[in-house]
Amino acid sequence: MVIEREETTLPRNTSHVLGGGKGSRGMDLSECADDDVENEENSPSSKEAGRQRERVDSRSIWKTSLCSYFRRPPGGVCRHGKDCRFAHGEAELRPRHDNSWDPTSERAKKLLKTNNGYAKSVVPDEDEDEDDAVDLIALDKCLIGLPKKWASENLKSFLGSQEISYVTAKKKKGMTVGFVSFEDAEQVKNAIEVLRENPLNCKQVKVADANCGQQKKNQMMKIAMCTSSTANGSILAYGDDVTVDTPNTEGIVTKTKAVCDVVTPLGRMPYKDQLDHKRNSLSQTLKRLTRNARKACPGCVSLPEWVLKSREIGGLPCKFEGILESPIIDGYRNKCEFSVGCSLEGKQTVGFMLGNFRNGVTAVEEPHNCPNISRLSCKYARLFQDFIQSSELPVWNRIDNSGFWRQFTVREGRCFSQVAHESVGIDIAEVMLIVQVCSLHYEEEQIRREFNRMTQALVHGAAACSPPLPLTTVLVQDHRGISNVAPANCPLITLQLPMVDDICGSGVICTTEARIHDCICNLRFSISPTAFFQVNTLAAERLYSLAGDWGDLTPDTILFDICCGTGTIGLTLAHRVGMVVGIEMNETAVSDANRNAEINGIKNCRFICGKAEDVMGSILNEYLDAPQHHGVVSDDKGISNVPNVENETNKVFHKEDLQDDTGASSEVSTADPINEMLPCVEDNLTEEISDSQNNVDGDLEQLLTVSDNSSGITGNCAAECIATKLNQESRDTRDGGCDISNNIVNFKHNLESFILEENTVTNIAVHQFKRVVVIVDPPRVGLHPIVIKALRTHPCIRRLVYISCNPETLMANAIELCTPTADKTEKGKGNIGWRKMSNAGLARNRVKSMPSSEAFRPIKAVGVDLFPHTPHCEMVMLLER
Ligand SMILES: C[S@@+](CC[C@H](N)C(=O)[O-])C[C@H]1O[C@@H](n2cnc3c(N)ncnc32)[C@H](O)[C@@H]1O
Repeated sequence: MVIEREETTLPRNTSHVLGGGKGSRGMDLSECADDDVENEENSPSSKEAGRQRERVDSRSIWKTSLCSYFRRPPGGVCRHGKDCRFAHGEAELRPRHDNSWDPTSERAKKLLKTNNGYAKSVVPDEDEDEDDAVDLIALDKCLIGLPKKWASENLKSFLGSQEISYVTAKKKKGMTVGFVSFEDAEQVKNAIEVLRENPLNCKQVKVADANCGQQKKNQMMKIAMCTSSTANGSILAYGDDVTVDTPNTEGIVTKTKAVCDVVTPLGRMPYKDQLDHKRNSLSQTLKRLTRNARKACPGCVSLPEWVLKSREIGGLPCKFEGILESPIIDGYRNKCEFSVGCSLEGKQTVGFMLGNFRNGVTAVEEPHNCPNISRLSCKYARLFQDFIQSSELPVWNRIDNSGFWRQFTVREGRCFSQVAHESVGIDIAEVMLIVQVCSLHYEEEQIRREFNRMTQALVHGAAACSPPLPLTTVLVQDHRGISNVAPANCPLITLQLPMVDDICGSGVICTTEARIHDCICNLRFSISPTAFFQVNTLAAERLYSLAGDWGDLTPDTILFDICCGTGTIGLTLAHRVGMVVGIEMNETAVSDANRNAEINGIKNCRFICGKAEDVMGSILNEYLDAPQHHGVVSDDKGISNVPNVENETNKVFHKEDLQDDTGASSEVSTADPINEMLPCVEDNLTEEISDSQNNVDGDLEQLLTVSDNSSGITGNCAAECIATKLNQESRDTRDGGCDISNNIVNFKHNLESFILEENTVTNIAVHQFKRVVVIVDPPRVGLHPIVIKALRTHPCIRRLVYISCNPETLMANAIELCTPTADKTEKGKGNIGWRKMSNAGLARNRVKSMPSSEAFRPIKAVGVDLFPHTPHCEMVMLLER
């Protein structure tokens, strides 16, 4: 009997095993199965063999799984022979380092039957980490690697076709994961084996534990560990260390990863070590820029100087200035999006998911030990959790997309007096709560009742805290889609809050406008519920001023702020430049940006709504290529869009229009048009308008009020605009010989739209700007190739500051911006195989079709730590040419 032989032979070989390290015992056991070993033990060849075995033993996965040729009788022939790392038969098989056996082996089956070894019965795929181990006792599994287009029916018929028995099978379209529950361990084992043997469309379908938050207490649980992949993989090691083994009441080992280690995997390192870790990771990413640029550089072009010099600085593409640390390390997040779901114990919970849905993990645990979350946010999460536990409506179930309560977001705001303290968590002035629900299938009346109960619970709970928690607004977002991220146009409803006497001494909580405020660089920012705002305000302040310093900004600079959000970068740097042009695709954020300009009295910024890839070319053309002036047109929401070539506003500033009366030449003005035109306007006003003064006054007054309230234009500026338009209008009227009052309707229309156009910035002659600086701050996916091409091929752009929350995509974009091009462009590979290409590979491919243009040079790079305790880090890189 195999097991008996192991037991008797183990002590005999222990001495030679010890040097072999972790997991080497099994190797000895299998070797001892061979009777000849004992006789040959002292021969030189056997010593050498022993040494070799020891070396082999250090590979902990050696012979711990059966080779597939030997797994199913009758045994086959493996071409790897003795070198095969899998066991050729039961006799060669070793236990794994956790003492479990390959579950497809006879001894594992036997152990399972006698029910002695269930806590150790795990089935890792040979090629996988121990973290992917599957628990045979837990019967809820997820299958990973299914076709996205499959629904539950497809999964069921696939399982049927493979003769895999199961109890239930569920699959959402659009996901690669399906959920299957089995009746017993035998069914699980069979499914694992069959799926391992029969790849689906040449791809292995993996089986993992589905941690759905509903496991029975007496089941062993093992989380398919969510590990962050980093350059050197050290985070995985940290993750491993913190996995806890908790015996439950039945004495069975429960293996879970703490939520704080999922959300903040670096949280257990001293902050200094975290920074070292990030510095190392950023430096590896930077080196890949050099390597890829070298690879992508066309053969007919010499390597750029920065690539050649990189050898002197360890392969870095430029000077790497390390990492700026965050001024605040704990509780820094001003926005927390909590999931709502069931914990591992089946309790309705508000917190964070223990892993990734794609890996079958849907259990949610409370956020209290996550060091990046403020105490205030944790308190609100607990208040909301207490409420949903008593709610008539169910929490969201991610597997079958049912339920009501989905997500709970806490956004914190500060006012000026609190900024100086640098102590987030106690100085929060405003709190916005956003509750995401799915109202489908629920009665309106019931929903209303629950919302009332919810606001009562939140308001009274906040008031009962010591000190009372601020609460500014509560919103509900009704999101009926499958994905966790609600679309931008998903409706938001502001809820009326009940009055509470003792909150903040005011006696009343009112339903204020749904926005939150924060301060950066002495400016106040008003932020809509869904607009982006950096989550670590104090560190963001450092980031923005660094970007400004690297931009080397001067009053004769025009600054393009690409992906500007609520205007933070452009507005905080506006005082250092002549003009800021911001581009942002989120309409609400653009409105916020305009509003923020107004709140802070900043007049030299213009924010344009559109996807950068759609508008970039025309905007560069308008500001950098147009010979004289640029014009602006607006949509009916007051949001500037890319101008038409022939737009109304341009006409206003043509000198010929102004000088008609004096008979002067019709050349186009190149100076500040508003200043130039004012004297003419005044003259014309007195001369032409006096007769209609009374009528016009009333209308103007009304329009001024409208303009002031709706478009945010300042009184003086509005007056200037009106006067200008009036001047033109009156001239037109006079020339046409009509009564001015007949034109007033038309005039009002033009005036209103003009005021909207002039929302923030007056038209400025572009040629005043000698320098062009671009700051980009794209989302994680990086810049669109069209934007990269526009920046790269515009010769006026000499300086580019790239801010990135994902150094990986920065590196890829920098390959395209910094690799020299050949005179003749090659045809790129097109889209063939792009799915399998890395970001860098795609970038190298695109370089081939980049039009011939001067490449940028990386000048310097630095990390700015906006996300302590997590592996994430902002990176800033300066590019010049
Ligand atoms: C990382 S945020 C930066 C925002 C802003 N610079 C800040 O620091 O507050 C990226 C912004 O880019 C916007 N965005 C994403 N894709 C875009 C695109 N294709 N064109 C323009 N803006 C985009 C997002 O809406 C978001 O506001």
